[in-house]
Amino acid sequence: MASSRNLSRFWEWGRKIICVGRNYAEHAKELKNEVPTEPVLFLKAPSAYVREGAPVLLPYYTNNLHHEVELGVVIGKGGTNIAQSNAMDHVEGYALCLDMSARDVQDQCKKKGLPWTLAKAFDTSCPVSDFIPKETIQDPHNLKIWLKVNDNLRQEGHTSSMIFSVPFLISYISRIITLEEGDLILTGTPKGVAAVGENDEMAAGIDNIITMKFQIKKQLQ
Ligand SMILES: O=C([O-])CC(=O)C(=O)O
Ligand SMILES: [Mg+2]
Repeated sequence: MASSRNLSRFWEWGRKIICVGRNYAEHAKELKNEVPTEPVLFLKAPSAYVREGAPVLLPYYTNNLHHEVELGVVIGKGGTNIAQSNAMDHVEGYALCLDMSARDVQDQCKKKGLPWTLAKAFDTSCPVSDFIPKETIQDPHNLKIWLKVNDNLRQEGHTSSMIFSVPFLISYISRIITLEEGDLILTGTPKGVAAVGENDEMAAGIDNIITMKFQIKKQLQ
């Protein structure tokens, strides 16, 4: 399915990061947003990727950086107008991802009707785990995802609670934005998002499949 380039290091491809927002009703409600009837989409820049061993940076312009743990879907075969019925053929694998969000900045953007770029797309706003081959996960809608900060459980959700399924999202997105090999789709966060500060340690995992850890550091100016 994949080309000669190795998708197991998908973050090195520099491809699109397409994020789905409000895909868990309980999270939409905790931020006082309506539960959507159509997916909410936004993008992160490919420079947002960060891998274990490097810190997640606290942007200088926020006082409320939130964690959002999410299941990521790595696209293996690109396409436009992909039918839901064969959408899973376009999946190469998965990754555990964080959608780091400057919540105070996002709140301001919402009030002013401005895009979320500063809140969501900054450098290190997309920590990712190792690549998880497709065969490892029988059903992407049957996974528990969790996140702890300094060993305290903050988020624990089940992907069965997604409003829009992975095949639906692939099909929906591909009618708007051509999907390419190496693209990553972030499928939204369950409830429990909250703030992190300098030197906090975030640990996250999917069932007994994968775990990862990241430390928060101040951005140097
Ligand atoms: O900022 C938000 O609440 C939207 C979002 O990314 C999510 O639901 O995962
Ligand atoms: Mg999110």
